[in-house]
Amino acid sequence: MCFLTIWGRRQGNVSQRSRFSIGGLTMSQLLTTPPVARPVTPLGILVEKLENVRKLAENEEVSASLLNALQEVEALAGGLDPYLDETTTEESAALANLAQKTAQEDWSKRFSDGETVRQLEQEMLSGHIEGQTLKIFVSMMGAKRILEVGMFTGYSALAMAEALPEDGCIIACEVDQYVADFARSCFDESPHGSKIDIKVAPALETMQGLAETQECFDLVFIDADKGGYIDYFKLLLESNLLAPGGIICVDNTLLQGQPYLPEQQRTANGEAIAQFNRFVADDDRVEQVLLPLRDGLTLIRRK
Ligand SMILES: C[S@@+](CC[C@H](N)C(=O)[O-])C[C@H]1O[C@@H](n2cnc3c(N)ncnc32)[C@H](O)[C@@H]1O
Repeated sequence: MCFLTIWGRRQGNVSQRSRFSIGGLTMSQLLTTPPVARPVTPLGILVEKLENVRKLAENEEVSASLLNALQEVEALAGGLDPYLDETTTEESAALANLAQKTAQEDWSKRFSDGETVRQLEQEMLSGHIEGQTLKIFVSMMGAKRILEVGMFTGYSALAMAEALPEDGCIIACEVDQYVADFARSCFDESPHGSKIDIKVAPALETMQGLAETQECFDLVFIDADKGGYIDYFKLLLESNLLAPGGIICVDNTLLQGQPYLPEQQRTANGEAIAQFNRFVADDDRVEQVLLPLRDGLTLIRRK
């Protein structure tokens, strides 16, 4: 948790030594500290809302018992993500470095300068808990061939590559040349990076090409444009891209809670995910489970 102190003021002399410290970091450290990602998961958003409600209650001077109850609820929800981080196997130095570089990049400037094809943001990166989950799936399945649909700066691709055997391979689909180059430079710093083959093109085109050449994959991770999810899913099932016994993992299937909140509150992405979830649930060819991990991770297997 961040806290802010002004050292000079704490020492009773602002002009003598006015020095900012946030979370124990000095000003020069702060200038190199990446901006904190905004909450983009149902839990993260819930925690932010609970914090706002508690502050509101403090200002309204509600009863001590109500304030106490709100603080307990906030602690229960707010402590979960940090606890998962603390108790999950630490990420590799290469993954930590990739995440830090992603957070430090000025994505708005890259887009306004025309270097990326769309507005990208650090919040797109899956991160520690999801990366470690995918890594364990790869190990459990003994997967050797993986298809990733939507790579961004490569966190999930590199996490999965770390669990692949030496002769394993990931084909990572990404439409943006800038992030593809960014990811490649991070992959080159890892002994596992050479297992990742980046295809820069719209994912559906890449997948159609792979299907035509009879490629197939043990694990597919879908994490690209939400409006394309149904097409990716249909192509995987209607071609031989998914190996017998293969698993499809689909990210953001809770999309910040939008699929189960009132329809009027949905964005286009929220609507696309609601439709995708319905489409999969109605498809008798598969069985699936939606795990409430981060922004929702659905696991699908052909029956
Ligand atoms: C949520 S990010 C992927 C995050 C990544 N899997 C990770 O774990 O860090 C989505 C990425 O999909 C890419 N993308 C969007 N539409 C695409 C398409 N039609 N084909 C290929 N990539 C696409 C975007 O450029 C973006 O980099």
